[in-house]
Amino acid sequence: MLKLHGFAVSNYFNMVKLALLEKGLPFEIVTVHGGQTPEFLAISPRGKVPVLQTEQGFINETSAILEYLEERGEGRALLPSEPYARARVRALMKEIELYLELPARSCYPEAFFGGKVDEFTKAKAKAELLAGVAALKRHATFGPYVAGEQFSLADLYFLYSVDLASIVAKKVFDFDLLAELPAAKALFALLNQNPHVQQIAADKEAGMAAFIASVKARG
Ligand SMILES: N[C@@H](CCC(=O)N[C@@H](CS)C(=O)NCC(=O)O)C(=O)O
Repeated sequence: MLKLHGFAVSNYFNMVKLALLEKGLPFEIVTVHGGQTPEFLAISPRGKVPVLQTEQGFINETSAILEYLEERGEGRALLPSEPYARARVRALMKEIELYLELPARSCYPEAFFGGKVDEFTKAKAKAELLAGVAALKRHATFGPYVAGEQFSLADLYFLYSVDLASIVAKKVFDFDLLAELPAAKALFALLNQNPHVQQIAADKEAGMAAFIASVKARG
């Protein structure tokens, strides 16, 4: 059976978990917070989660795992069948990750962990978030899903990246990232009605204390 290594607070882990749940594939969870031990680096070269354990071996990097699950062809498809439409979903995934998730992540210490981020990093992150959300507004359809009528891999990136980017914008910069994107707010409301999304949110809540303890232990 497939085993998903990671932890319930990780947004990338939750993208893969939601894909597995939406596809209806059986899987087990192996809770691990990532890290630089030789044992973990042997299955995840940069020490990050998620990692998917398959019959053949381990796969790291969320987008590679999601593509692998699509190519297995089991369960509900989360990419359109037509090549141009598939490419558009992939572009949206990448845009959300590069231009929203990663700039927001540079401010996570201040937004979530009581730390301080230097002014240069913050100014860069703010400019990137504004450009990233403008790109999302130009490219996404929100009809009602990110890429159109069908729930797709782009919605996984949206759900578990843009939520955190919005919190960073509010807490660190005091602005509403989605102020000019009411359709994105409507999509969050829609996605949050999904029982799998609700289950993942409950699991995240339950795993929060252990995660905070692991962050403090690492210093
Ligand atoms: N590029 C990676 C990023 C994954 C990532 O940033 N994972 C975080 C958790 S959300 C992690 O493993 N952090 C633990 C660490 O860096 O030690 C992917 O797409 O899977």
